[in-house]
Amino acid sequence: MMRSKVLSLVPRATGVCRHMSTATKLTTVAVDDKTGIATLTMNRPPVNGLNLDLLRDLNQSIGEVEGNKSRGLILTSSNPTIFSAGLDILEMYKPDKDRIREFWTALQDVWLALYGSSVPTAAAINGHSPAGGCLLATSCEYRVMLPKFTIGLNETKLGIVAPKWFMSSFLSVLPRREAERALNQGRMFTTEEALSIGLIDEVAISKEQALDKCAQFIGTFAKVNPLARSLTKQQLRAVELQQLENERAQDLERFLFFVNQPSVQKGLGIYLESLKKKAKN
Ligand SMILES: CCCCCCCCCCCCC/C=C/C(=O)SCCNC(=O)CCNC(=O)[C@H](O)C(C)(C)COP(=O)(O)OP(=O)(O)OC[C@H]1O[C@@H](n2cnc3c(N)ncnc32)[C@H](O)[C@@H]1OP(=O)(O)O
Repeated sequence: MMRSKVLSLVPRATGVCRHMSTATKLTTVAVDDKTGIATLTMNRPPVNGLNLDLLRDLNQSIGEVEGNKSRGLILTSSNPTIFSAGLDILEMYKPDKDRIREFWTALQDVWLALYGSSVPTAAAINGHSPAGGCLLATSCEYRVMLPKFTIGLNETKLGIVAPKWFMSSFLSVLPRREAERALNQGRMFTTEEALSIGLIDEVAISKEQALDKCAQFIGTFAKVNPLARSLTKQQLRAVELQQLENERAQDLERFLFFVNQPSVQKGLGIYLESLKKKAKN
């Protein structure tokens, strides 16, 4: 039986209430009583764009899963065709100067929490997963994707640069040569291409099957000592995690400097327009 808990959206003590939405549920956590596995579902229409509110919710939900003795975490989306459209470009285009700091800090928090999670993690990628969506998926230990969608780090195509820690997640999954080429090209892979290159681990024909396959992956740790497994994972990921911990402030300033460049703002504006035009047609 599923014990489902919808998270309350209480601002973090350090957060600024002004920008917190809402009564909307942006993430839900459901723990399967039988397997002890938590499914964390993103639910921010229309495309699970990672804005400040969704990032804060994600961080809170990952924290809850860490705290509630779940045996693993599966990340997925309530949208039938989109896992996550990546960072909400509206947060970066003509940004409010305080909010954009909080936004980037929240993104750093989510990556540190997910990539460094002590429980086994898997992504059931039930839709498109560009850029920040791919970051979330590659921060997990295992990926199962549905056919006919796309995944990748397309930043260079948008005239922006994926930060080092985006690249770290990518490099933890792909051979360096493949990762380098894909990053430079800003390449989006179809499900089939992603499988052949190793960017995802399995293809499923439905979301249900994807969730099952993720649960099976997490089940492979059933007979492994949990402390030994989690310390091993954390040691393997320590260098990248520590690097961001050490450089958080510089990373934030680099992002602010870069995103506020007139040429970057112009590019983001054009890209947003093109997305809107496409949506209308
Ligand atoms: C020395 C250098 C040092 C550098 C240091 C680092 C500097 C750091 C720089 C910054 C780095 C930032 C890293 C960025 C990461 C990102 O994630 S950027 C976001 C990238 N995302 C995308 O490119 C995806 C864009 N969206 C799509 O391709 C499609 O929308 C979709 C996801 C495939 C879904 O398609 P479809 O179902 O057809 O929906 P649409 O009709 O296209 O969209 C519906 C509405 O949603 C809006 N929208 C879509 N994506 C976004 C988004 N990412 N942000 C904001 N809004 C989005 C779209 O405009 C539609 O809106 P409406 O017209 O209002 O309905």
